[in-house]
Amino acid sequence: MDHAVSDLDLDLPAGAKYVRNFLSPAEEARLTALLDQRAWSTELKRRVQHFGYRYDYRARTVLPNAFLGPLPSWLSVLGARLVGQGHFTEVPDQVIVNEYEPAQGISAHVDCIPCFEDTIASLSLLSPCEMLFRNQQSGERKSAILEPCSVLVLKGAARYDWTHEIPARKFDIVDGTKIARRRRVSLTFRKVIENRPTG
Ligand SMILES: O=C(O)CCC(=O)C(=O)O
Ligand SMILES: [Fe+2]
Repeated sequence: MDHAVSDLDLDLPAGAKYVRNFLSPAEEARLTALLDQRAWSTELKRRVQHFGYRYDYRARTVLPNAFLGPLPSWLSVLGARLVGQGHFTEVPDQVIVNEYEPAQGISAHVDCIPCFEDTIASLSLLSPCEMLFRNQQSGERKSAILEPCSVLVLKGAARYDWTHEIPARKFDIVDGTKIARRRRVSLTFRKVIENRPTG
């Protein structure tokens, strides 16, 4: 039963929202195929693709010359769906695709505050995995299993006061059961702040 667990049962920080079945399995397969037709960047341990604006990992910012062009239509329709469902007020114009093989993760971070507007939305493909949240003041921890085809929206406190991370593991514990990770691909949608500091 897809909707058996309500959001109230999820251990998410305030300002986070979990949306199941944002994509159909057919859309998931099509999106994965489109991404795999394109070149993956190997500048990090995990492979990535950038759309809209390139994020500079060394400078940890979106540099002034980073514009790559508008999002391709197959991504902008998903941006429009996020707006249509009320998650974004402005159409997202930047997407980072991350690929995680089993035992790959992403370390604890807050997405660049001067680069991106309030809302961050991560769409998951292919494999479930656990995302961990840590409150930067109190150290409190929360976590959620992100399922394929779901979207996690971070705003407000979840966006600014908590770090998020994906532990680099081969297995997650889901409802007491050890589940092997498979290849996971995520697409994170953001809106770049206009007139952002160039520093
Ligand atoms: O893979 C994810 O769901 C999260 C990715 C992420 O946190 C990021 O790109 O900033
Ligand atoms: Fe992030």
